Amino acid sequence: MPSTNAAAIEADDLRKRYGSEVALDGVSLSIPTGTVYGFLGPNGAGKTTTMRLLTGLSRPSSGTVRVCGVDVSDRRALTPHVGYLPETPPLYEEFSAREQLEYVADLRDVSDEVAAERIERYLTQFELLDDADRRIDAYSKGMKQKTAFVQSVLHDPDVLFLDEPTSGLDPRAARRIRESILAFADAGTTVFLSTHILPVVEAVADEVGVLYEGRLVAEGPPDAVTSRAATGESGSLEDAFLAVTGGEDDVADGDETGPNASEP
Ligand SMILES: Nc1ncnc2c1ncn2[C@@H]1O[C@H](COP(=O)(O)OP(=O)(O)OP(=O)(O)O)[C@@H](O)[C@H]1O
Repeated sequence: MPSTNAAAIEADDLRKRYGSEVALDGVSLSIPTGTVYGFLGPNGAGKTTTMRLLTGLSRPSSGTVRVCGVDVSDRRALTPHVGYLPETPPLYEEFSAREQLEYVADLRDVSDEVAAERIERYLTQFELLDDADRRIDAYSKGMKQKTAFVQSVLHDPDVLFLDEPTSGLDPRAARRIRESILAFADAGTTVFLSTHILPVVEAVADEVGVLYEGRLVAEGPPDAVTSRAATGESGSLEDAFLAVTGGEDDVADGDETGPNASEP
């Protein structure tokens, strides 16, 4: 829910080449503070590339990005503002979840007292408390994903970048993440959510952007994108996605496709 007019994420004409391959071909974004922005696109469209540019992990061939007014090439200034859950989260497998979270809190300069409170609260919220002192290499994929999600929000970032946050999660765990995304948005956090799981986007996003072959081909509130595409029988975001990306083959079946998939 946008809370102010200030743009939390401002990208201007981003381009990225890998050798002769054009991965991003002039993407501009202006995402207001407090928005949950659903970033959609078929495999290879350039979503991960965009996220890496928006978080300063990779440099664009041309174009600029500011997050919370900070040029993302200034990593030191950017870090306190941004949380990032990549598709393959960085976790030390020999640590326990508690050790991992304490380590990351320390890296992010969260005080011991605040860290202890948040870690306990999130471990409880994500039902990890009973396993918090076991090594991460003994965790299931879902437990690792939940630990990684908590790690990305521990320092209470202004902008949260999530790459497929509910992938591989059972419906209960996925619901926890969706509820958490909405709670962060209510508190004013901007969430940039890349996913193939369209019901998740329909459940949480205020705005969606559809990326196709390195270009933003549709953008707006989910309803507007759906009605503008207006080709599908059900008028769903899936129909709109297919209409603007030109095919039936690119909608991945998410892991989270059960009856609860569209309920936040
Ligand atoms: N390091 C790299 N070197 C060369 N080409 C790359 C590199 N990273 C990405 N690409 C290419 O850039 C394009 C966009 O890739 P990207 O991973 O950003 O897409 P994506 O939308 O995240 O895809 P997926 O949904 O499959 O994860 C692809 O054609 C990919 O092959």
